[in-house]
Amino acid sequence: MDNKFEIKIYHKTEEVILKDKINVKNLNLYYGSNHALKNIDLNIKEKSITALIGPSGCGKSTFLRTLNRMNDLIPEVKLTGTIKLDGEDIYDKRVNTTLLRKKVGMVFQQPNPFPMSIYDNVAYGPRLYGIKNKAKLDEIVEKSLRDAALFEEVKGKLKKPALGLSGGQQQRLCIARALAVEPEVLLMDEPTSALDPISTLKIEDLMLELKKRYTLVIVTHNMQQAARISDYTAFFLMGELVEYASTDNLFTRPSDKRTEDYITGRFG
Ligand SMILES: Nc1ncnc2c1ncn2[C@@H]1O[C@H](COP(=O)(O)OP(=O)(O)OP(=O)(O)O)[C@@H](O)[C@H]1O
Repeated sequence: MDNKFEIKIYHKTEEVILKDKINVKNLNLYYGSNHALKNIDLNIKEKSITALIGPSGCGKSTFLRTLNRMNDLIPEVKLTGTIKLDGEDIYDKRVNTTLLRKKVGMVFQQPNPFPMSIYDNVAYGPRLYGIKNKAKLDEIVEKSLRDAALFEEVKGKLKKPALGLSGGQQQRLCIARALAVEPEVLLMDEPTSALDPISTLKIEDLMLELKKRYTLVIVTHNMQQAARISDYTAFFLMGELVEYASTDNLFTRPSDKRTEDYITGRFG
């Protein structure tokens, strides 16, 4: 599919110097004897969108989950190397993973609202972190829903079950839920792959809005999506990071033959 080289690229972060938000150094991850991530070095820029692409099983989701220690929950995982968030090692023994995951939020492929009201879904995190004041919670819920571009659609039915929303609305609700605890980084694992094209575009527009304030890292199987919205792209293959570059460069002037083969559809 040679036309992938002609994808129009727009909405990019203007040429400004962005600071590193996350520094990954010599990262290796093993599931038992399966060496799933191999010597990964990658610096993720703040207030931008970094897309992780690559064929199925290459380690994209595994890598994403290392960024807020979600892999800690999986038995038999061994990890070496360092990941620093704002210069601090997130794998240091003293790190409180609950606070880490507050800072580094996550949105999954399947929208997964809790079986409770729209309001309670968004208020869940703030309540967990001790906010009880009703007026304060109301304010957080409204702001988070507005920031997730959902408020106008749900403002008359905040007490209705979240599971009554459409798939696209549920995904925006999950984004609102993630935003409600004021994260700095949002990890998104194929956030639009279960959605129709219109809902997908809404979420993509939302991501472009969110990157003004947050650092976004997304896993996507959709190369057009990576090219449309991301500023940086990392191409993984069999647990290795083959190439990392600005999205424009990676899609128009890949420096590695394997990247070129992948983005032109020759494998994967
Ligand atoms: N929970 C797990 N336990 C054991 N092995 C796992 C686990 N999750 C992933 N793996 C293995 O790690 C490797 C990388 O998988 P991962 O899901 O990270 O790839 P991916 O690029 O995200 O794939 P996909 O695009 O299909 O989601 C694969 O060999 C996979 O089988």
